[in-house]
Amino acid sequence: MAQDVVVGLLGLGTVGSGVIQIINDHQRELQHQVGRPVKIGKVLVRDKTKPRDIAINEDQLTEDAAEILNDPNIDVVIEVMGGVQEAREYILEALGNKKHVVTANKDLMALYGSELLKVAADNSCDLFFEASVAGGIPIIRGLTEGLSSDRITEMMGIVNGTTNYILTKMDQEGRDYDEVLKEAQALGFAESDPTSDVEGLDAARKMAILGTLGFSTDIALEDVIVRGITTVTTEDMEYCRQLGYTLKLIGLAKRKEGRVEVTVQPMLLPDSHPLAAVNDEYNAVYVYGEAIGETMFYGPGAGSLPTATAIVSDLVAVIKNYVLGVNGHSIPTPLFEKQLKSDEEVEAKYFLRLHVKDETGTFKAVTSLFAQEDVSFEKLLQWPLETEEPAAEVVIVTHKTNRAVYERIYNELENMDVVIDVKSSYRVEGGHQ
Ligand SMILES: NC(=O)C1=CN([C@@H]2O[C@H](COP(=O)(O)OP(=O)(O)OC[C@H]3O[C@@H](n4cnc5c(N)ncnc54)[C@H](OP(=O)(O)O)[C@@H]3O)[C@@H](O)[C@H]2O)C=CC1
Ligand SMILES: N[C@@H](CC=O)C(=O)O
Ligand code: NA
Repeated sequence: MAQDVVVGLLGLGTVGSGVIQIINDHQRELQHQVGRPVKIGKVLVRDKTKPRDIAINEDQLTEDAAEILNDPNIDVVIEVMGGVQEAREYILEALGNKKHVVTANKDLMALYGSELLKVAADNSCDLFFEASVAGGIPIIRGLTEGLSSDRITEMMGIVNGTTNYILTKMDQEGRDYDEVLKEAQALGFAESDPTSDVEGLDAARKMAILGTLGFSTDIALEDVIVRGITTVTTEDMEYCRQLGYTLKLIGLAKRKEGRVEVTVQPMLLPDSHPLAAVNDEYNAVYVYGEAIGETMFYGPGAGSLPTATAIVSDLVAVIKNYVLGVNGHSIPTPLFEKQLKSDEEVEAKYFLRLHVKDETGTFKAVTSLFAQEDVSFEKLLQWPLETEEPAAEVVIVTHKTNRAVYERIYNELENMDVVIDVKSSYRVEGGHQ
């Protein structure tokens, strides 16, 4: 690294433009911290002729990644182009050329994080990725530095801004799912293909990263049980409200006696839970540590400047490490062998909404099924439905049971003669163990 630190930027979209803006606007503070000027060298884009909002010299733009990856003057490569295979190749090449790397790419880190971190360490380079989870919120640094002395047992995150925005507007304004999704896209929170937001995959990638770091065990994307928000209705939300719950898309990672579960699904939280008050596009990660107890990290999980803040802070960390001569130790390799919980070990309460025949024996048949499995009800609501055939809506919140038992009950209910339809089912969370 010469006196001036030169950065190569792969991508100049929402996040890349924010990175340039922060490096320019905060130059004085950055220099004060790292003792040297920080400059943008070349910037990779797909199309050099595209009009840009950010002021940049035309000769800094390139459509050829090699001009950055092989430029000996570039010290740090910031990858904010997205995608997986090309981004992986470029990062591997940058590390191979002894360039430190900062990335915002959760898709890539969830799939190839351990490989890339190993290559970084082998090349004595840093690889930081704070922006990949919950944008500007310093959750990765919070886990790997701030809480590094503790043993984390639970992380619950609202880690996708798009779905939190949609659920908030459906809940508070009774608005339609499709209409609000379009609005979230127009506001720039959603991924270019919002399927990964609404189907829970974006949150699953982030939870795989958090699970790996928080529990020091290698959580793969396929270890995360995922369900998105596409089937959530405003009726479900109305019942939740009546029962004192808020419905949120939650990424949950729990560890007990060395065994872990990681899942992303719409869940009911008691209104008093700190995550229940996290609205619109905001993100938050609730972390429970054996020693510290409850903590919560809250803030903007997406957007140009918030995300760029995390990236430039990573850049500062790279330069400080360089000054101290300690690059190449970004994140320790996982300590524990992975042990996933079995269905019998995953315990939770459940919310169920059923349409049942309004006739003698229905209630007995339904309650007998639960009794047979030794599952009792914590809350129960019943209303007549205005249908041709006499029918009723039944809403049940169970006491704790395990996932294997609950799935058996759910499957039985679907096949029962007295049950017209299982309208919805959600896990209920909120206590830290
Ligand atoms: N947007 C957000 O709020 C957040 C984004 N992220 C992550 O940050 C990354 C960037 O996101 P974002 O800025 O929104 O994305 P954009 O789509 O806004 O920008 C992507 C940029 O990369 C360039 N690019 C893409 N593919 C290529 C390629 N194959 N070759 C050359 N240039 C390429 C594009 O060039 P051109 O301009 O010519 O099209 C564009 O400048 C993603 O990994 C995303 O998941 C993480 C947290 C929040
Ligand atoms: N699409 C994502 C953007 C940030 O990761 C979100 O909605 O949170
Ligand atoms: Na972050």
